[in-house]
Formats: sequence, structure tokens, C-alpha cells
Amino acid sequence: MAGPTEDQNPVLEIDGTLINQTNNNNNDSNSSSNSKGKEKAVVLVGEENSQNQSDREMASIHRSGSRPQLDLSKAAIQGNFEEKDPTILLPNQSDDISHLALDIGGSLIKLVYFSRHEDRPIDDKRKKTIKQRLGISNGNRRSYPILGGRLHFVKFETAKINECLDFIYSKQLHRGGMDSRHWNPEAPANNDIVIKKATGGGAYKYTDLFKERLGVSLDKEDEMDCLVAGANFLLKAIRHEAFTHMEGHKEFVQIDHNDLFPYLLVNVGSGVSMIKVDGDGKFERVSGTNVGGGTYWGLGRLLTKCKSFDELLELSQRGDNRTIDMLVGDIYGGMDYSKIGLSASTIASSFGKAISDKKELEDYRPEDISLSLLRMISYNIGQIAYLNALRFGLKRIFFGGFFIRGHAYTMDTISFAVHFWSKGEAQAMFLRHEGFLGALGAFMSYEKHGLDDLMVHQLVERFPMGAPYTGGKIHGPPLGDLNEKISWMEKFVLKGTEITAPVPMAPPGTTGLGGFEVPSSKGGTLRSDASALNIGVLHLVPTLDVFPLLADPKTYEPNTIDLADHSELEYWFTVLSEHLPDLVDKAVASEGGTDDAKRRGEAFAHAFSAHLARLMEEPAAYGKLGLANLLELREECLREFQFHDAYRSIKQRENEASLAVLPDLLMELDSMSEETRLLTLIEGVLAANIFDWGSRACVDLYHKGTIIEIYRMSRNKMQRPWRVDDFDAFKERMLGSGQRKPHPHKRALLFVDNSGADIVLGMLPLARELLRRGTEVVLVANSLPALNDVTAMELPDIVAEAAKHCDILRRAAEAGGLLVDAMTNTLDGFKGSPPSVPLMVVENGCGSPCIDLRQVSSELAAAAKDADLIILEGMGRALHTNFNAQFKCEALKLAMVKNQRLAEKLIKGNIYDCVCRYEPAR
Ligand SMILES: CC(C)(COP(=O)(O)O)[C@@H](O)C(=O)NCCC(=O)O
Ligand SMILES: [Mn+2]
Repeated sequence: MAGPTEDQNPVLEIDGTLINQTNNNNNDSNSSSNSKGKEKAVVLVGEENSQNQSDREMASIHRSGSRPQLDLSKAAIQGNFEEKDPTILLPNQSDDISHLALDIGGSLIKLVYFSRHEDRPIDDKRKKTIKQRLGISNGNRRSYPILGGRLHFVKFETAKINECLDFIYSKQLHRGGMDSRHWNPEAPANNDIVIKKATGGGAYKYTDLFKERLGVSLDKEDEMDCLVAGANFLLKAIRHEAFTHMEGHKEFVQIDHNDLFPYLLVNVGSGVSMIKVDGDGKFERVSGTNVGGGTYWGLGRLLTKCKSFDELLELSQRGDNRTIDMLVGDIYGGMDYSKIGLSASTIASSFGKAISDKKELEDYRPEDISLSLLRMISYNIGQIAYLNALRFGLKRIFFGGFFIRGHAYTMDTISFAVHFWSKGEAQAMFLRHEGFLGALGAFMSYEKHGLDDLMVHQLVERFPMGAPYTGGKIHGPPLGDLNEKISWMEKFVLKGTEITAPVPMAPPGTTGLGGFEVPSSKGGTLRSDASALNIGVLHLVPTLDVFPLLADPKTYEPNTIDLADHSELEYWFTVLSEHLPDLVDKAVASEGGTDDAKRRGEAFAHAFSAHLARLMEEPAAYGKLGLANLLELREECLREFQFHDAYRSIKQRENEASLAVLPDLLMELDSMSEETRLLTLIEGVLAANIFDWGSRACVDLYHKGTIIEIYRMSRNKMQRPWRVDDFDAFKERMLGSGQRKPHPHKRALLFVDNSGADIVLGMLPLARELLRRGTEVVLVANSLPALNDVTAMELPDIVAEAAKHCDILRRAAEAGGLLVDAMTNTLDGFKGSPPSVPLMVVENGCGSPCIDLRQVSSELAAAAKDADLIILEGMGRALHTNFNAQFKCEALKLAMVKNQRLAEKLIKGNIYDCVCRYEPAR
């Protein structure tokens, strides 16, 4: 396995005698007080050892445990229908508010429920002023309450309906909250009759049981209506919902919303329905077959004595159908029937060998019987589906229903049949939420819930760990609190395999040439919840938007590195695994190092490792996987175990130390010519980007020397040309050439990265230069913490501190609403100047070191409208993601590459090389 190598060969060397001197003097920020200019700038980074009281007491950020609910301050609005994104808020209600719909089938109960977790609103002045400044109106899009919350998918065996009822009860999903038609937040929780939407035969069969046990009346919805509504919703709203599966290879299909209809929906449950879908609510059941999942299970049970569907499926993994199926080769003496295109291995007759053999049932292996049966039924469904697609001229066929269960072999077999009969013209596609179409459709039948209006960028899928149900499969009673979640995690770890063991999936080539080979994953056991783990919780975040300056959102791909390449996946898997112990230490320290924090730290490590293991086994398990997703998953996992900001004290210390040397740096900059200053500023950004606690090589450096050494050395390494060096083009745009003086940019969006030197000594001075030139500056920072990245919440204080030493920053921050009280006593002598262009701060909508510009905060989208320059800074935002992104306006991508492998791969360079990529407007 390839592993990180850069720390064995560090290219960056620290000179002088202080290299091995452990820097314990964390408070030594005064050592810079006499320094002038960059050579003497002293900023200290210490060991992570002095978690002091004030750190612990620092106000923690109370946000959603997951993707930020971006408009928390509006939470108080409560149903003002004029607002763009009004939220439903129950006063005095601080817990989850939940709603549900059910699909009660013959074998499984599928439950979709919604929870709205109420976050404590933050009194964030920045938000109010930024909204005013940017003129974010709350006008148009919606005229009714919108869901901001989460959609959960859970399933139970119908035979164990009591477990389902217990679950509903313990989650209080049976209580009020909506009437039969629409959300009704004002409805008293103890309504006498509560009506819940349900579909499937069980909605009739179990009416009384629901009434008796939960006091709930089931409002029946038509099954076909629900299937179609569910499928339409998923195909429109989830980016990586549909995929093809051929010969073990899974590929996600980007569905164009405007070109979705018509399609054939094949729902394979106990029986099979084939539905031609022409639009929302427009469909016709054109065909079906009684040979479906129930047939496989029923016949299989009789023939093999298997106790469950999953057991039967698992058997098939080890089967060889040639012992029981009659093949073309059996008839043609081992030869192909090539004249009509049939290979010797083609099944001529399912179970055909059984007629001629003088064998009894006991003489056949149950494994072979199961496989033969599975292929017979899958081919048959695939073939009938194709014929119906042909009949109506439909290009696309989507297969759903619980028969498929994400089972590689089943999907391959169906795909092969469609491919074979259509001669490659038609394609079978599968849905990640295959089993939940009906339940989702029933949920959608509540009017005016806003779901049908959600766009693909407003849904974020998350994969929680440490809950008793993962991706639809219940593993125990629901958990009341974090403590129970951790206990559950510990139990799982003790048990050993269940959640940490990867799911064995058939490797590529499952069906082999022509789809007629036996499964190649012999001996592997299919986990019963193999498919269940493939879906997470859908977070509905109505305030997310597509970044409007993307040149082409349709072709935009945030990730530079595709982890479908297994060697890449292995490499990054190793990097993240090796970083884990240090991260856990930091996380635990950030919570005061208590026993509780240690326990949570361990649970986090197990949960994250389990995710990594799962993804190593099947990279596409959670949808298309890029490096940005892995890095985000880590942050999400931390938040799930309530580590809100693992690097809080490090960030604070580095900010203070950097702010202490800022005046010297500014003074030095002001003494330079315009041209030298611009170069020094860009150098400064690149050099200061070395302060990155996510890079192993950098963290090793911090342990070897003081920050002044690192910073000085980093700046000394800045000789041009950089590995990617478009500085001259950027300079020409900024300063012109000869007599030509270019017009300044109107508004620049600066996507900032790390705290400390990175923001204070790198990006803020650059922002100041732009302001000085008359360009409005918007600092775009994370909504939630990730590593040592600076957040939008933290920035106003940093700017205010910096503004004490700088009149340009002060006036701009005042104009931008960042400073409420005008300050006096400024140091750099610009008093009496005219009002400044504003300096603003907006949050980007993410809590990750990377940024997916298809899903940003609405305030960033609003700020982007007038921007003509984007500056993306750092490895996460400018290299791992967006390195290849193209924009409608000018873009400058600045980063130091702090990983040897990435440097080689991306820029054919070495660790600590720099990227300064300038791209004119498209
Ligand atoms: C997590 C990061 C993207 C953060 O980098 P940044 O955006 O702060 O420049 C980067 O540190 C990273 O890719 N780290 C993992 C690789 C390594 O340890 O070498
Ligand atoms: Mn960073």
C-alpha cells in the first residue's frame, strides 16, 4: 500500500540552532515587539499543551451538529410567509420535531421521517448587516413554510411490526404536527386523532393496530402514485441517486432535470410493476410480472430451506448455476451457437438440466439452486422491462424495489439482460434509495411541505455513525442521547465485526464475459445490510445555492482527485488514518481532556475508521467519492460526537501571536513601491499558507522549530518562479503596463483558509491592498470549523483587532458593518480620508477544508453577484477542490502544496512548492 513519504524526505529545512529547541513558550508574543518587517516578524506556534481556563470558557458555537442550518437567526421569524426561507419554529420546543410516512409492504415496512433539530439561534450581528449591505431580499422563491431539517430512512421486517411501533413511539413520531394534508406546526402535540400518511397493503391491514397502539389513523395513499412521486423526487433532488452497474462496475449517472421524462420505472417488490412515467403525477402502469422478489424468496425457501431473503441471496454468492441450468454449450457439445450470437455459456433453459439428470432435490447444492433462481428471475425482469421500453420508445429504465438490495450480482444480471436484448441501446439504472420510493412518495403527499420544491443543491446527504440505525436498518432501540450513542458504538466495537468490517462486494467482473459466468466472489458473505448502508440521512438546507460565478455549473466537478482510482484511495486512506491519533488528542484537549471527552474521542475514532473501511471496500458506497468528501466526512464525524472545534485553542493562540506582529508587517509593506508591495503580498499569502494543521509534514515542522523560523524560512523559499506562476499576468491586470492604468476591481471575494499567520499576515494585508485600490472586499470563510480554518464567526473579531492598527481596515470594516463603534487612535495615519469601500465577511455554507461551489450559502451567492475577482486560497479550496474550476470572472488560485504526492501529481513539483494561478474571466 502506498503511504505518505514526505516526512522522510522533507524538502523544507529549518536553519539555525533553534531547530531542536522545544518551544514551550507559548505566550511569548512580545518577542516581536521590536521587530520591523517580515524578517523579524515573530509569531509563535506552541505545542498543544496549555489548554487554559479561558479557552475552555470560550463561547462555543451552537450550531447544527451537521451541515450548518445557514439561517439560524431567522429561526425566530416563525412562519412569515414573505420571507424567502422561512422556517417552521415551535416556540419553547428545543428538541427534534418529527413527522413520518410509511410504506407497509408484505415483507418490509419502510419508514421515512423528518426531524427538524432546533438550533439555538446565534445573535450574529454580522449576518444582519451583511444582508442589508448585500441587499439579500427575502422575496421570491417560496410562499409557504419550508423544511429545514433532516429526512431519515428506516426499515423493519413486517413480521416484526412491533419493533416498528416501538420505534415510532420512542421517537414520538406518532404525535401531532401535521394534519392529513399539510404541515401544521401549531397543531397541539396531543391531538386526539393524528393522521399519518401510509401506502402499501399493510396500510389497510394494520389500520387497527396503529390506532390501538399509537392512536394514529393511517391515511392511505395510492401505491403507484407514491412510487412515482418518490422516484421523481429522488431523480431530481439527489445528485448521485441513479447509477449503472455493469460487470461489477458502478457508475453514477448525472440526470438532467429537463430531460428526465419519459422513463420506465420498474419496481421489483414481491411482484413487479412497470410504469411509464411522463411527468410529475403523470404515469401509466404499462406492464408487470408476477415473477418477482416474492417468487425468488418463495421458491428459494421451498427449494433450499433458507430462512430469510438475505440468507438466500448470500447463498447465491457461492453458487454455480451450470450444475442446474441448461446452457447453449450443453446442447451444442460445448460450442457457441455463433450464428445467432449465443455463446456456449448462455443459459438456454433455466433449471433445464434438472429434467435430464437423474437427481433429486437433495443432490443439488442450495447455493447453485439459489443462483440459478436469481438469474432466472433477474433476466426475466430485465427482458420484460426492455421489451416495454422498446414498446414505448423509452431510453431509460430505472429499477427500484427491495428485491435489488444493492446486490451487485442481481444488478449485473438485470443490466446484462437489458444490454443484451437492446444490443446496447438501452441502459438499466438503479436507485440508491431503491426501497424507499413508496414511503418517500407517501411523505410527499403531505401538501405544502416544500419538499417538491427543493433543488439538488439544497440537499446534503450525511452518513451518521454511532446511531442504532444506519442507512435504513435498525440495529436496536433508538438512542436518547450522545451517551447512549457512544455506548452503542463501544458495544459494536466489542462485538468486533459488524460495523467496522467492510461489506464484501463482488469485485469487478462479477458476471464475466457476456454476463453468464458464476459470481467471482466465492466464499464471501453478503452482509445482510449491504444495501442498507448505502444511504444516509438527507439534510434539507433551503438556504444553499449554486455559486453564481461558476462558468458552467453542469460540468463543474469540485474534486480534483477522483478516489475511484484505487491507489489514490489507498493513499488518502492511509494519510487520514495516520492523522487520526493526533486529531483525537486535539479534539479531546479542546473539550478539557475530561473522561467524557476521551470516551467521545474514542467513539469518534472508531466511527470514522469504520467509514473509511467501508469506503475502501466500496468507494462508491455513499455516492461519487472525491477527496473533499473524505475530508468533510471527518469533520462531520467529529461534530457527531460533539467536538465542535478541535483546534480552537491553537487557532486563538496563533491569531493573537500573528496580530502582535501585524503592525510591523503593515509598516514594512507601506514603505515599498506598489510593484514590490504586490509581489510581497502574494508571497506573504503563499508563505503563510504553511500554517496548516491538516498536513502531516507541516505539523512535523511545528514540532521542530518556532514559528518565526518556519515563517522566515517559508518566506525565504518564495523565490520565483513558483511552480505555477502567473504573477506577471496578475500584476499587469492590477497595475497595468506602461502608461495604461487598469480600472480597479469592483468587488473581490477572498476565500480565506487558515487562522493565525495565514489570515492575519497573509490574506488580511492582501485585502487591505485591494481596499486601498477601491475594491470592495468580501472575506468568505467557513460556516463551521474545520481543522484550523478560520470561520466566519471568528473573522469579525480578528478584523476588529487588526483594524486597531490600520485605518484602511478600520474604515472599510466600519463601512462593511463589521465594526459598529468607530474607533479612534489608529496608527497608520489615513485620518480624514473619504468614506471607504466596504470590507465584509460572509460564510460559505460549509464546514470542511474544501469547498463544493454547487452548494454555498445564499449570502455568498448574493455577494457573488457584483464580484469580478475571486481569490481562492489554500490547498483544500484551491487544489483539492476547484483547481480546475472555471469562473465567469477573474480568478486567482493561491496555495502552498503541503503534500509530496499531490505536488508530484498536480504540478509535477515537490512539497512546499507554490501555486499562483491567475485566470481571466471566461
Ligand atoms: C486538509 C488540507 C487540505 C488543509 O490544507 P489547507 O486548505 O489549509 O491549505 C491539507 O492539510 C491536506 O490535504 N492534508 C492531508 C495531507 C497530508 O497530511 O499530507
Ligand atoms: Mn485550511
